[in-house]
Amino acid sequence: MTGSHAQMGRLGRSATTTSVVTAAAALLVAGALITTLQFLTLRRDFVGDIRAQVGATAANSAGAVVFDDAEAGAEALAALRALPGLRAAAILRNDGTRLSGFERDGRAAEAPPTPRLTDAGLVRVDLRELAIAEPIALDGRRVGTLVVRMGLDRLYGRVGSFVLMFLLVGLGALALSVLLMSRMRRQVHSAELQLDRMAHYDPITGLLNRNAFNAQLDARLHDRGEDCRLGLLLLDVDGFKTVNDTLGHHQGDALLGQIAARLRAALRQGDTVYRVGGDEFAIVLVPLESAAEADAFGRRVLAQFQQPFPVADHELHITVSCGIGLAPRDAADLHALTSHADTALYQAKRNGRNGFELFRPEMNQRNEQRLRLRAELRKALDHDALELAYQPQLAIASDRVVGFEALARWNHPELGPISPAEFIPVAEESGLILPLGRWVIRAACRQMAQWQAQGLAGFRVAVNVSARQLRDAQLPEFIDATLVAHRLAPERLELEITESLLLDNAETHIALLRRLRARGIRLSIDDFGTGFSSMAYLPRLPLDQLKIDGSFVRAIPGDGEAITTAIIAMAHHLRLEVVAEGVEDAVQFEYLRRAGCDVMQGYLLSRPLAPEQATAFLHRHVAGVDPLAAAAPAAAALPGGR
Ligand SMILES: Nc1nc2c(ncn2[C@@H]2O[C@@H]3COP(=O)(O)O[C@H]4[C@@H](O)[C@H](n5cnc6c(=O)[nH]c(N)nc65)O[C@@H]4COP(=O)(O)O[C@H]3[C@H]2O)c(=O)[nH]1
Repeated sequence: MTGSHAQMGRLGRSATTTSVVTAAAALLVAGALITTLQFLTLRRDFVGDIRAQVGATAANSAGAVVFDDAEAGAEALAALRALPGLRAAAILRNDGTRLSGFERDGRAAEAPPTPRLTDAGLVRVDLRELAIAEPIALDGRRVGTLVVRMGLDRLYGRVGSFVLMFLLVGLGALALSVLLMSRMRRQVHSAELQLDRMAHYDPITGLLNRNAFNAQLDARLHDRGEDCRLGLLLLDVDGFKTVNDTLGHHQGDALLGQIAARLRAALRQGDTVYRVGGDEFAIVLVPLESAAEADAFGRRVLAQFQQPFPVADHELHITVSCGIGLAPRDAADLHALTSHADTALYQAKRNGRNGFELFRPEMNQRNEQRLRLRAELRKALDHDALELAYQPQLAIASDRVVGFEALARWNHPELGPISPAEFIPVAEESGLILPLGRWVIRAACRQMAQWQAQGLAGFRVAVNVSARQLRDAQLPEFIDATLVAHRLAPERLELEITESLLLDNAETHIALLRRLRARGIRLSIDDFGTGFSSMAYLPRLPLDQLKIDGSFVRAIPGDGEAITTAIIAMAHHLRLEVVAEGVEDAVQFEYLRRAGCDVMQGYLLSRPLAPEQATAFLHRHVAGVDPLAAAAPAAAALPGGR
């Protein structure tokens, strides 16, 4: 429960107590008023009743008084004996002497002031007693007085039982209202708790959420100021989207739950873990004295991911990327610290994921460079300032050029040539890869159409397609329209897809690749051997070609030999054409030829060429010049390539 919530609870309880006390006081005042009213009413009725009876007895006593017959007087009085509470009764002559009477409490009844004949009856009521002096008259002449004293016990008895009943009902109502109020309070309290939970906790992992993260970290940094020594670790789950897409959200949630548990297990006393986004977590390390401590913690987090995660009959090998920022070393406020940890996280991802990075100030510079590059690339695309270079590919057995790989080139007017290895990742993370990718396809098709018009036909052009483009469901239609516009057969176009990118989101990609292949477009898997676990996926991919990564070719002679031989054998087994890229020398070429490699590409044959150089290369080839013998490591090739 949060502090504000505890305060709300206390306020709620004191409000309940105040309400109960107020209700009790109101009940008490109302009780006193009603009781007084009831007492007065009862007394009025009581006096009325008694007077009626006393009046009747007085009328019956007139004869006795006139004849001065004490016995007859006593008989008349006998009617009053049955009155409950009667203490004394007497018939008095006009001179005040007593004709007859009786008393029960030892006191005579002659207490009241002597009534006059005109009086309708004199009544005196004090707290304890009611006294009535009723004139006895005959023929309009007063002959005596009937005096009666009554105790008020019965009246008090009635008032008492009324008070008792009122108290019982009042207290019962009060108890009931206390009960209802506390039940309501409990319901309100649990609703408040639930709201509090929803506002501060993530329902999937049970961890505190981003709201709580922002509020708690901000408060801690703010309260402690420069003395606050803590670390902030931001963590992204690598390839989480793939799990969600392939196994479904339900399993994705289950995985997040397991990840949360492992992160909790890595915490030290004082640390807190939060889920701050879909597959993003944050850990606040308190206290944290040194970068070495942060480093040790980063390792500890990675170690939690060494064992696979059992999810829906699968054993998932999950990795994470982390960025760490330290306060006050890197920043002392929430915004700057989070931004620095995020920059470090970005760096960890760029370093190939499955790792962590501590923030360094120069990372920010790189960040700024990246942002500038992004803006410049946008401008370059708007102004059609990119170009394509074409690197020929040779069929080893026939010595024929079978195609080109089109490679993007960017020669910035101020920054000079910028390598695709630098700007393609920027395009990918900014989404610019979509317009850039379409531009590449259009430019390559336009170039092929020009060659076709010059009678240079019978070969294909391969373009690189990034994973992000494969999420564009309109890609097949776009390619169709471009091929039709340039009157090109679909087999003339080849799409190169990087193996590791493909594995990131296999199922979705496979569906799109099938749609492309069904149209006759050739598909090639690029940089083969550098991905994670391609073998299982390979037979399921609708492929025509496999490109052995240049790093294996470079390792010939040496370790590269066994690997390339194995890849070639496996590719042929799957009926795939094999291209070796990055072939730089004759030894490599000779080895690949003997190993049965189908196609080669590399500086040995040619560097990537500007369009007009590529055209000249083709003309020479058509004229029968041996491409390998004629290969001039193109000095005039477009800048920007490796
Ligand atoms: N050392 C050496 N290098 C050789 C040799 N032969 C070719 N190369 C270089 O190897 C890279 C091959 O392209 P990649 O593997 O598809 O790798 C490409 C590709 O992944 C990406 N890229 C380039 N153009 C595009 C594009 O239009 N779209 C996308 N999505 N990616 C592109 O950038 C990467 C780098 O491209 P480049 O710098 O042009 O670098 C090219 C090429 O210039 C050789 O014999 N030795």
